[in-house]
Amino acid sequence: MGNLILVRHGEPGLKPGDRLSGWIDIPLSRKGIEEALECATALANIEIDLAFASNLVRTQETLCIILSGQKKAGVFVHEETENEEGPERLEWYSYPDKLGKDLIPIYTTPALNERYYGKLQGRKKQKMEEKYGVENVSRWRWDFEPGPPEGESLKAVYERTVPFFRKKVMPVLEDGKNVLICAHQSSLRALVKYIEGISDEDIKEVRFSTGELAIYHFSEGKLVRENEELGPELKRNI
Ligand SMILES: O=C(O)[C@@H](CO)OP(=O)(O)O
Repeated sequence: MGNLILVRHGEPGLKPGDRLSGWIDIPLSRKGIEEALECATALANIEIDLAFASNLVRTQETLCIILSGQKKAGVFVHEETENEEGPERLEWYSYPDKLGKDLIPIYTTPALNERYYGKLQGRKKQKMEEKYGVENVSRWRWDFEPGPPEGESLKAVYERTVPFFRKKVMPVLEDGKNVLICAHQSSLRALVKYIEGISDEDIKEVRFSTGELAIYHFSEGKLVRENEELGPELKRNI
């Protein structure tokens, strides 16, 4: 059985504490790049066989920086077109079965995207607290449900992230591959809720700081967290 490494992207240009980025596509800040480089060093001795990122550039940039610390190079995979009746099926070299053994296939998916923040998307957290109240903004950000007005709850993120994880990631872990997933605050909290069996109530306390790693190995058929336990004592996120 393989190891699973989860990592939240490095700090984006719009600091998570200032604005709620959601699906707004923001590159990493200098600090975010430094955080990704620290992750590359921390993971240099773990051979990564496969990697996943969201469709947002902050996770893809983080992932590429982390993989720069590996012996093998990461290559973005372009899956075969679903539409067999298309005018022609182009044979991309980056089809997973074509990639050489000395490359790390990187899959991107919207299933791992940060939540859509609806009316709060891209807005200053403080302004939203003034408008809707600190309590409401906190509940929308950290509770399992409800989510922000016209946005996704953590439950909604869970319902798109976990099925992807079970279908695309678990089989390769069970096949002995080491997998790295670079995602976002909400999509990682959804995955940790599923992997660690955390209740709808207790998930409120689980947070990932930018550049934070969660490393799991299999024990008696279950994924067990290796580094510090996630939970209330975790660094409070800004
Ligand atoms: O969208 C955001 O602002 C933050 C916090 O929710 O998420 P992430 O930085 O992990 O994408």
